[in-house]
Amino acid sequence: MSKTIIISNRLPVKILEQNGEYTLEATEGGLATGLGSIYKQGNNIWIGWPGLEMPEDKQDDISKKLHDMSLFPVYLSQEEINEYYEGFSNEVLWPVFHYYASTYANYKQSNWQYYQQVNKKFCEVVLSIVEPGDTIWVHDYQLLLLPGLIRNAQPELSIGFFLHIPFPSYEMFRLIPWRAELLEGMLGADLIGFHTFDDARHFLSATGRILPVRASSNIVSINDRSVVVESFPMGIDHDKYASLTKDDKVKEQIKLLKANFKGIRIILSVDRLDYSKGILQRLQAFEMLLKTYPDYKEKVSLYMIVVPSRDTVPQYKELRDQIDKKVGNINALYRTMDWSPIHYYYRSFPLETLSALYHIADVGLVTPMRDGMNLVSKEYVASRTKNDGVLILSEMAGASKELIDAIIVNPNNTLEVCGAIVEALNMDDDEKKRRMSSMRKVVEKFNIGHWVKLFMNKLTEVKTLQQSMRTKHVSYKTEQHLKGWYAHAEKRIIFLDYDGTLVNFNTNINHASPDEDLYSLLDKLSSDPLNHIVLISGRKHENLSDWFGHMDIDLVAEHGAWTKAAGQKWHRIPGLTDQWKPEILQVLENYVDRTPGSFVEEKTYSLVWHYRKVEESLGDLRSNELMNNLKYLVVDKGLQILPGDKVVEIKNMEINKGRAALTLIDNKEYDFIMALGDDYTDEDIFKALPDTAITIKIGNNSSAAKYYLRNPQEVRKLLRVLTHLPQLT
Ligand SMILES: O=P(O)(O)OC[C@H]1O[C@H](O[C@H]2O[C@H](CO)[C@@H](O)[C@H](O)[C@H]2O)[C@H](O)[C@@H](O)[C@@H]1O
Ligand SMILES: O=c1ccn([C@@H]2O[C@H](COP(=O)(O)OP(=O)(O)O)[C@@H](O)[C@H]2O)c(=O)[nH]1
Ligand SMILES: [Mg+2]
Repeated sequence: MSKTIIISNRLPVKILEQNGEYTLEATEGGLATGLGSIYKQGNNIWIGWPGLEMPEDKQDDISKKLHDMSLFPVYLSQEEINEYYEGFSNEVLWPVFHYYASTYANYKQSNWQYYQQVNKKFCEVVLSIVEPGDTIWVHDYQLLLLPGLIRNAQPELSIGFFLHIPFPSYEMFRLIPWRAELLEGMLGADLIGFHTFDDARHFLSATGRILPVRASSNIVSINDRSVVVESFPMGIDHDKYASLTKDDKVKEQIKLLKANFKGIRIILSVDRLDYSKGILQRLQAFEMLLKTYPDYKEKVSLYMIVVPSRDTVPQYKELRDQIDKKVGNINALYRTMDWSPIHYYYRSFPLETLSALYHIADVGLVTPMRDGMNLVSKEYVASRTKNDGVLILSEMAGASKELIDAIIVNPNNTLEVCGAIVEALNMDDDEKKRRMSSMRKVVEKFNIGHWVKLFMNKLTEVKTLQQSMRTKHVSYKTEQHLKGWYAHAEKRIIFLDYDGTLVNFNTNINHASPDEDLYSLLDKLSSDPLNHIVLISGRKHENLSDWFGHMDIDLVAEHGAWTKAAGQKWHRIPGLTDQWKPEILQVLENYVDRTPGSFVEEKTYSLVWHYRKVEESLGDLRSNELMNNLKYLVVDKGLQILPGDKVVEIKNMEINKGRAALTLIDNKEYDFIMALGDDYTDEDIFKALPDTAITIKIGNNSSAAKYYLRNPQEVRKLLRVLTHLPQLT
């Protein structure tokens, strides 16, 4: 039976050592708590680090215990922990991805060496366990290279990747010296998931700028494989948190807490120790509350849990000291005989205690400076089974995109956070109920099970799409079949698109001229009296004349506005007008003035705005803007707007490559009809031709064509096979 292999830096359990004795305990942190609650439900295994340097002689024993729980450890040496985990993961990737590059990032070459080494180590463990048909699910920033490594070793595997932390804007990500390698590693996956749409958008933008890959909407094509990029906001085990409030142990703790805090309202804050969590800034807002609104003294307490984390990384150690100091100062200044402003705990708590705290706290105060998701905010909501309590949530947490009924704050705005606390403490019950019940519905529906299902279903869908693309790729068998068909046919017509089909794209359209090899291939094709060869392009007729006018082939220019039979003159479609051109040209010139690198190409019956040389996202932005702009202008002019590969073309509605192709067939009895094209406009040919036609799409965008070829080189190879020309070496 095939299985799913989850791989993350940490296992959901960690090893603790006390006096030479080793015990296992649940891991804190969103990834482990979130996924940990459901991995046991299916045929899953989990590979990861058990969180401690283990002496070799103890490893077998612990491994056995872990195997019984379907967990497979990757043991790390002390140097690996220092350099891969603390160094590269937490002193390069974590600060850069959380927008703290200038304050905390330390780009050490040796950290990078270890990061690569440990990712390879994880890969070896995966390869020793994986079987054909298994699904791989790699998690988080510590293992960005792993999807690529697994892909190289086992190209057929289904691999998903999920990033639990934010993916930063290109301007941040580009700072990392090893940025290209990191992206290539991630692109080893078939599906790449992020918590929010913004993370996905940033990833796509960085990929398009850093790597020479093609991306169309949310699909990146790399080595002829389509990788899908999407957002999947992670949920929690809602039912567990909701039902825990009825658990006897939890009830007992609730009673105890209520007795201890009689008459005092509780603001709850729960985080791992991390500068990204905004703990110091939160303390500042709480201090402002006590200073500005002295009436709250002895009426409100901040219950603050900080779970120890990465405390061997210098910045974390420092943060801990700063928190200690700040809490000490506030308490020293405001404490009274029977009231403490802050109840601060630097340790982790059992689930039952957390649940009780979530259930009784009047306010959940979650104000990270940046957070991939933040599951604590969702756990607080799920625990409010009476629809009371108020959540204050930072707009910098991924969760803020879903929990829109929280009081949303900018954590850098101390005054705003302080104001939000006041608003929360004074909110009337109806308002609390309205907000909390609506958030509870969201947390209940988009729970952890839902998240896993969505991700896994999408991964299956991507794999199926890739496979169907592959089965449509012209295989050796298809090639031989076509060769036989071609050989026995008595009357053939072959439609060939030019750019992207016979030659590769060039940033300068005039440089994409035909080469000697192409000329000899076309000569060979057209010298066969049984062949009718048609070069059907969007280019200007003057351009095609210059390049192919002397040849024994038919030419179709400007998507069908002009046609020229071999050896004859050009004809244009009758009844077309170009009266509309000056007005549209003016609009396009305006875009050229505003967009460096773009230019207008003028054809007889169409105008084209080219943006291949424009900076990627500016080009996309302007092309959308232009199309919106033109939409209203073209309605009464009988024009159509065609978005193509880095071009926007405006042309007469009547012009269409499909129509032009049909006119050339003109009821002649061809027994071999073939058409090859790469672009949107070639789809018209594929759709217009009779069912018996052999239609071939170049590239991997979805198409009406029956077959696929990857690039112009493969097109030429096929044409050589058909015409018995020797292959180029
Ligand atoms: O393993 P550690 O170094 O001790 O750190 C704990 C985990 O912290 C991070 O959690 C993230 O995942 C959560 C769930 O998706 C998300 O809500 C949160 O915003 C993230 O910060 C980290 O991503 C994990 O890899 C760590 O294990
Ligand atoms: O004493 C504690 C305090 C918190 N948590 C858990 O740690 C996770 C923190 O996840 P979150 O997504 O909020 O942030 P992360 O730590 O992953 O950055 C939550 O599931 C908490 O329930 C825990 O296990 N023990
Ligand atoms: Mg083309």
